Amino acid sequence: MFKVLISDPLSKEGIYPLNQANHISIEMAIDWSQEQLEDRIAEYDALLVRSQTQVTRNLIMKAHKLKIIGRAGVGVDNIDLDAATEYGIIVVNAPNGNTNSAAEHTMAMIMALSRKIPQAYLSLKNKHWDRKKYVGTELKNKTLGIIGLGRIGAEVAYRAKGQRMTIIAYDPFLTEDKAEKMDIRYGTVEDVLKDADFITIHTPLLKETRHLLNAEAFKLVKPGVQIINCARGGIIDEDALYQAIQSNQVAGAALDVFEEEPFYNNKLLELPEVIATPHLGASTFEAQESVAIDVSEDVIRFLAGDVVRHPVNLPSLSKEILSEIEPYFHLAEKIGTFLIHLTNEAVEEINLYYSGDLSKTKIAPITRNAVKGLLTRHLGEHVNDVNALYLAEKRGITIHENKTSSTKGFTNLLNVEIKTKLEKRSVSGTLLNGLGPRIVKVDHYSVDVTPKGHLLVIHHKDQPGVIGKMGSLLATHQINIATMQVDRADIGGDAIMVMTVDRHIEKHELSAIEEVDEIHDATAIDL
Ligand SMILES: NC(=O)c1ccc[n+]([C@@H]2O[C@H](COP(=O)([O-])OP(=O)(O)OC[C@H]3O[C@@H](n4cnc5c(N)ncnc54)[C@H](O)[C@@H]3O)[C@@H](O)[C@H]2O)c1
Ligand SMILES: O=C(O)[C@H](O)COP(=O)(O)O
Repeated sequence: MFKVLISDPLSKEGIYPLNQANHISIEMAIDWSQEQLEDRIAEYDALLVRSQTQVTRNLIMKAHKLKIIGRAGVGVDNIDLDAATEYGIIVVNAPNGNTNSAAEHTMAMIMALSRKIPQAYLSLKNKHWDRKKYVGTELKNKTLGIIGLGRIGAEVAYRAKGQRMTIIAYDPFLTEDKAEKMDIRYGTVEDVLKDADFITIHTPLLKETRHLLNAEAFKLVKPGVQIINCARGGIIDEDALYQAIQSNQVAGAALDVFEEEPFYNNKLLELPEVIATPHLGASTFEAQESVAIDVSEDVIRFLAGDVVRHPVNLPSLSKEILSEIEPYFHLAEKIGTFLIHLTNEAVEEINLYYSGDLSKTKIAPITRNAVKGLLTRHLGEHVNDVNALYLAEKRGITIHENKTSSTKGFTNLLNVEIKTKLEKRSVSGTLLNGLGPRIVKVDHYSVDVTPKGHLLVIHHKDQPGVIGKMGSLLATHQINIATMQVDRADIGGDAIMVMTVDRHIEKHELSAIEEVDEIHDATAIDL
């Protein structure tokens, strides 16, 4: 039974899939303090949050069983992603479910701001009939500057065109071509700041976007500009915005998000030019149901050992690419496990050579699995494809991926090579159509081994009688040989034997094998 903890309010209908899964139990922690969370987090396999729960490194370090963190929404700035990756915890989010809701909220804010609706409403509530004070600005023929033209930014552009606004946008991934197709003007951040009558922000909160709108930026804007932020607090420097409004450089602002949330006192709200909502961009029934379904389904998939749809700390793959490369994950991991048993030295470099069909596909996830296989022998079961590359990098191991055209007669071939201070070892494998994975080369020796079960790898001198000696020695230890492959460099030179045997071979049995004169070394590998 897997235990899932939900620490922010999620839609009841949205978590229905989790409720229905019979191997999953759910516990609610909506009112728990951070201390309570830290005290109890070790009991849970999955944690589901929105933007309120702070998933800090401290919390993650205490989450000994945690396998997955699901964010029912887009922004993951409340989750310490580095710590999650380091501890092998996958983070998934729901990037599409609240796009429409956030775009509609942004439009509502632009309109409320331009027509001073909240201020006029408040005045009426206070029994004033004041028409002069609340003269607004039309949107038609005004320029809307969009910073961040991703999912929400693009939806806002589409809607603002319906209001007959001209759009200018900046996004590092926006090209002039794409802008032309969307019928919007392509500009730099400076262009947006200088030319827009309204500026709306739709970027994530990152190191590069923190205080993107600061005192310097407000010096560049058109006097009288109006600012909208339904993305993340922290993208706007709130002190600078306060000053810019006080000096009339900025005419007004509509804010859904703040540098500190939740808050009960923010000096920006003392300004009549500022209208605000308490982070409601995603708060519609439709969006909440949709994001909760998306993360619930990913959690169920992950706990069942299936591939998730919206990973944040792993590259996401389309269904088509995944079905093409998934069979290689197993092969890559087995090659890694086989290879690491061939050395007792510290690995300094890993080189992966992808050829044949493999040279035409996405290789990064396959590399993760090979590295996972390589690291698990010494680092244990906590290595997974989330943290494999991170753990390798932390240990100073460099990884190089190469695509080559030489297929050596195979339709697909993965060759993994490790370098230590003293040696270079390598193992190659292929996926045989209908027959599954095969190890086909160990260093320069050709073999044909199914990477499964208990293997015995022996380096020996190519001499009559060695194979016989091995057979009888294993028989005296009651070790049955299932398959055997032999190859040699030259007649009478160095040779290799790779056997599949019916049980794990103990250390003292390996020592007995190594006492045979012609045997250089013997290695047991359990795959
Ligand atoms: N208020 C809410 O309740 C609410 C709801 C949903 C999303 N959000 C927030 O809205 C923001 C956008 O969400 P989205 O789903 O559109 O994300 P998205 O990833 O689809 O789009 C973000 C865009 O920002 C761009 N970007 C990154 N750095 C930039 C920079 N320095 N300058 C300009 N553009 C930059 C990216 O290239 C990307 O196109 C996020 O911060 C998200 O957390 C808020
Ligand atoms: O990033 C998001 O998805 C939004 O900010 C929504 O946050 P919420 O789930 O806390 O409403």
